Amino acid sequence: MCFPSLAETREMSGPRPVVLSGPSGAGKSTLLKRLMKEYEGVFGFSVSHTTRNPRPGEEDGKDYHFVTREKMQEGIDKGEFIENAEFSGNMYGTSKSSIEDVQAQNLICILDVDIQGVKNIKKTDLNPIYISIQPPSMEILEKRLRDRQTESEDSLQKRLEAARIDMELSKEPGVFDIVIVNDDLEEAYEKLKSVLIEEIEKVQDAKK
Ligand SMILES: Nc1ncnc2c1ncn2[C@@H]1O[C@H](COP(=O)(O)OP(=O)(O)OP(=O)(O)O)[C@@H](O)[C@H]1O
Ligand SMILES: Nc1nc2c(ncn2[C@@H]2O[C@H](COP(=O)(O)O)[C@@H](O)[C@H]2O)c(=O)[nH]1
Repeated sequence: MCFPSLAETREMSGPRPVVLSGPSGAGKSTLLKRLMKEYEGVFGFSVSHTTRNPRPGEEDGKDYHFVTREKMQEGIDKGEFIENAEFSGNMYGTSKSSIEDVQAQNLICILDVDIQGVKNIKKTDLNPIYISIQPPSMEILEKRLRDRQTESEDSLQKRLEAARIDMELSKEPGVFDIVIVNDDLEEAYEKLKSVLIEEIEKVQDAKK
């Protein structure tokens, strides 16, 4: 009997997923939206579930699956999530089907999760590339979050508290494959692209 090599097995299982993490307001969505626009048909976003309310312009099923706590807990109890966490007073989680939907299309699956999500995904066999997007400083982060005008004062303070923990943990060796400081947006975007270009080209080549 002939078994595939490890390299062949990886090839068969499609491109490596990407986990994007970092404090709320660091610029993950901004970078991600740009990446998905430039490389249309290469990336697929893993749509998380959350119990928070939608922001103006956010679409159910596209940005998040907006659900009640009861519905979310039901899914967790049934084993439908690969990870879930409480963040800033709300529940968030990645369902197995949100990843499978993207991987079935042979796209690079992108997950946008907090640091608890990173730790929990490390316990699975997903084997993603782990990228942390960090703000240049707490002061700049606070300004970005305030300027975004999406948070109440209470939510903002909770997010800043979580950011302090996130910024410390991101310095620990081995947690992330790369930490990108999003100061100048252009520079951060170019760095992000350079980290992902190998996987991007694999998907583009497979389409030829
Ligand atoms: N390099 C940058 N310079 C200045 N402003 C930026 C930069 N990157 C992002 N921003 C702005 O900062 C705010 C926060 O960015 P964004 O919403 O992308 O953060 P996020 O990490 O996705 O946050 P969350 O985790 O809460 O979704 C946005 O208003 C965005 O326009
Ligand atoms: N552990 C998880 N964290 C998630 C998930 N989806 C998003 N997030 C993180 O939550 C915060 C806040 O997001 P916001 O959209 O309310 O600003 C941010 O750090 C996201 O990365 C998830 O499925 N699991």
